[in-house]
Amino acid sequence: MLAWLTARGTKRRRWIACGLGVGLPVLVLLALVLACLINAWSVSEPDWHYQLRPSGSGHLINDSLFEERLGRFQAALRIPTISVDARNLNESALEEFKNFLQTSFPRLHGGNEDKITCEVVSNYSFLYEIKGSDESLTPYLLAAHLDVVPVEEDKWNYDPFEAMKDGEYIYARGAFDDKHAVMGILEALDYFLFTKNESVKRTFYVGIGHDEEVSGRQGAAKIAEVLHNRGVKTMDFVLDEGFVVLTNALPGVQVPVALVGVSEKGYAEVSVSVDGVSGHSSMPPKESAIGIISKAVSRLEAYPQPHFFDSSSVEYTTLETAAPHSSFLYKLIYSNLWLFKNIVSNQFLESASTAATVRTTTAPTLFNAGYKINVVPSTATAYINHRVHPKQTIEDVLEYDREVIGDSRVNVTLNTDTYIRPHPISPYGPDSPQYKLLARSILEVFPQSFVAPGTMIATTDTKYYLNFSKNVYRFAPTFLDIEDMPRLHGHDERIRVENYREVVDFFFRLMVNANQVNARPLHVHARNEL
Ligand SMILES: CCCCCCCC/C=C\CCCCCCCC(=O)N[C@@H](Cc1ccc(O)cc1)C(=O)O
Ligand SMILES: [Zn+2]
Ligand SMILES: [Zn+2]
Repeated sequence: MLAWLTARGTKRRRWIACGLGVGLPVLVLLALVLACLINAWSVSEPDWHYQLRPSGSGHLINDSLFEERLGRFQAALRIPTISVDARNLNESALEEFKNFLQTSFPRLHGGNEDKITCEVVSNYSFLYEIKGSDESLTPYLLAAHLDVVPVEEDKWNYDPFEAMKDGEYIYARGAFDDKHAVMGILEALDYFLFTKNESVKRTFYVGIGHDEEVSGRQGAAKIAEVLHNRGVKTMDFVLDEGFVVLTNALPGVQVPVALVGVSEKGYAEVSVSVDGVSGHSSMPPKESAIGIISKAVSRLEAYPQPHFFDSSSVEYTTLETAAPHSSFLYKLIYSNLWLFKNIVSNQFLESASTAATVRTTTAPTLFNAGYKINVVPSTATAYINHRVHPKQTIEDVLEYDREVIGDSRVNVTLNTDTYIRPHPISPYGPDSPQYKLLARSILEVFPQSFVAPGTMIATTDTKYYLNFSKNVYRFAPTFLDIEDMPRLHGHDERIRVENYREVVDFFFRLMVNANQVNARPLHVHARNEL
């Protein structure tokens, strides 16, 4: 009897133990699933974002003015201001563009010195100063560039300098990068100062460089110098080209995201070279210089630089911000990144554009070796263009390259004339009036979108303006579907005609809003007002 009871007791304990062993993890799992589902169900746009949304919308620019503006934009696109390299700019086109701006916007270029002055910098760049009445307000800077990259004309379906309008789009080199901003800013400025006759409280500057596509050293760099020499030390914020309003860029997000570049990746040109033995091609060495460098490059591609995605990354916030605008599956993922961050990070690595936001990229872009078919060359050099993630230093990147190549015969050398360190991260939270001003202006023109921060993956002229402000943003008010990415610096570059109207509206609204900051509080409304 006793034995039976003991056996029963043991059995029960075993059952309990087994129940606990299986049941507890199941319970924990259920609680986890429930917590994730609750997070997904309850995710909503944060109040401060919501408050920035306008209560009404509507274009300010009337149609007859818009047709004129469109005509001027097309005229700007027809001038081939191509930069090939720093010593090879199209100077006659730059001269023509200068005259074009001066005759298209006469009120901005003389006779109204009480409101606006314009200085031509390095022959072809422009610096406008719009003087405000309240010297206690810190000025801001809007930047853009008027040069464009070269074209492979035979690959285009349209003449890249005809600015053909097919009803929906205008096709031209520079339509997207970056003449829409040059013309959009100046149209908005002319309208703001002379049509609307706004009284300017806050001084602001417009800097238009002419060589951004080949370094910006004569344009933006000199504009920065002129500003510095005039005694301008601080800007409230700086806005230049960069990210845009993107569609289909984030997995699971159907709504356009207006991505604001709050930081910028660094830039490094690295040569990977070997100095070996030359010889007759009939008796080749086991390993030629070309073979050694090919292997090095192939290893650099096979073992990419580390990737970074955690709660301290800007991209983490990008996705948290996207959560309320995502499909349910992605709401679940983006509102529970603490659990799903590795899955997300791996998904980001699958596509070139999102991978570029989470790691230092490695692009072999030039390869020099050999000079005759029957001579084994003693040297070979490959050039690698790195875009450096803000979580790494340039030194980290070089060390990683050397380790991956793992061959002491290969020299890995940084071009010390051209490198740029990753930019600091500008504020992008609810406590940043400058970010909110930008977000508000974006939402006024693109109410169907949401605004999120991102790390700019290419370099911009902002590198020359970093000392003026801790609030440096990289954003252009253009729409880009991720499928259209190859048109950028590629063939058949285009902009939607209606988008150009939004471009002008955006810069106008930004000027109006920036004039009001600190002069009167931004209009905020409760959720139920909408
Ligand atoms: C989660 C986010 C997904 C991100 C998807 C990415 C979308 C990208 C969208 C828009 C990008 C628009 C970029 C326009 C600006 C390009 C600026 C540029 O090309 N800069 C040159 C400057 C340069 C550098 C070195 C030179 O020798 C010459 C010029 C660049 O190559 O960086
Ligand atoms: Zn550009
Ligand atoms: Zn460009």
